[in-house]
Amino acid sequence: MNHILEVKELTKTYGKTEAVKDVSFSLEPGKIYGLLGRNGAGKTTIMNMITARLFPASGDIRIFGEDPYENRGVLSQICFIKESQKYPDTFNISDLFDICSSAFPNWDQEYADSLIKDFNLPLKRRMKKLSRGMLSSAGIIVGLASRAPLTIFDEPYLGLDAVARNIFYDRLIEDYSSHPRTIILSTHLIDEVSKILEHVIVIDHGKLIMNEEADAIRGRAFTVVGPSIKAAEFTNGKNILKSEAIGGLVSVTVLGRLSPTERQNADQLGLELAPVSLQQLIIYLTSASAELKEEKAQ
Ligand SMILES: Nc1ncnc2c1ncn2[C@@H]1O[C@H](COP(=O)(O)OP(=O)(O)OP(=O)(O)O)[C@@H](O)[C@H]1O
Repeated sequence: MNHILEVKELTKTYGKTEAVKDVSFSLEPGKIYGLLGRNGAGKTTIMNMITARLFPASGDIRIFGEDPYENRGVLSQICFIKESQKYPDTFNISDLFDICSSAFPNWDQEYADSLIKDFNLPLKRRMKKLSRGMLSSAGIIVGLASRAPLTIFDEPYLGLDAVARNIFYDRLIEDYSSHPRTIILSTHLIDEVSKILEHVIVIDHGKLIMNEEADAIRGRAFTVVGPSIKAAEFTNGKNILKSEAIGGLVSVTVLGRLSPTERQNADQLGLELAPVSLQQLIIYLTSASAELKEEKAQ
């Protein structure tokens, strides 16, 4: 398998904070990845190391088989759209696009122009006079029109309303279908992006806790709702993520797949089964590990 990016045993510390701990993963060409996790999990630190903005304390990064540090050939193939990108005060969007057209070998000006219309952006207004949402739209346009073989969006839609976010998802999918490349999307809006992600990487407290195809994750957990005695009988011995009382019933979320026989059993016990969304699963997994940490510390 030819990998676009290979990260091996990556570690980064800031003073006493271990921001990234022994993280290894690889990315295939032509796939949309979600890099997910809670605030402070270490995602931005990883993205900064991948894009050669930050040196790891230890570990190895290969992009297109090469070391990315001070490697112009490799870095021109990467477009990194950051949450709060700073621009020179005198810049307007036309200036930004001029720079992009020389920085990115695959830059498509016609496509950028059409996106400007979609996002309703004023070309000549200075960047410092743009609203927060407009700045996010500008970043998204750069990310899409760069057509970089490795495009990274780190929380790209601060201040963007739901309509603009939907335009982003639609254009991303359309353009990705006609120009496949590797895309990393890091966001807290997991439910919104879960349909477009093909592979999910979850970081928690600096460690990689999930690295799986999105299809494989769907169905990895389920919720069972019903009378508490029946639910307890059904979930006995299973890996319970969360249990809560609702009215006279109980709702138990379980990590694991259900066999057809188990589905039948649940039905016979009068229990209702429901799938768990990717966002919900990640919330359960990351808060479960936080609880475990707290227990160990006590
Ligand atoms: N420059 C820095 N100096 C010291 N500590 C830092 C620095 N940058 C990040 N950290 C710490 O490293 C850890 C990981 O931060 P990072 O920004 O990578 O997380 P994140 O997953 O991107 O979070 P968020 O989703 O909130 O952006 C956090 O504990 C953070 O406080």
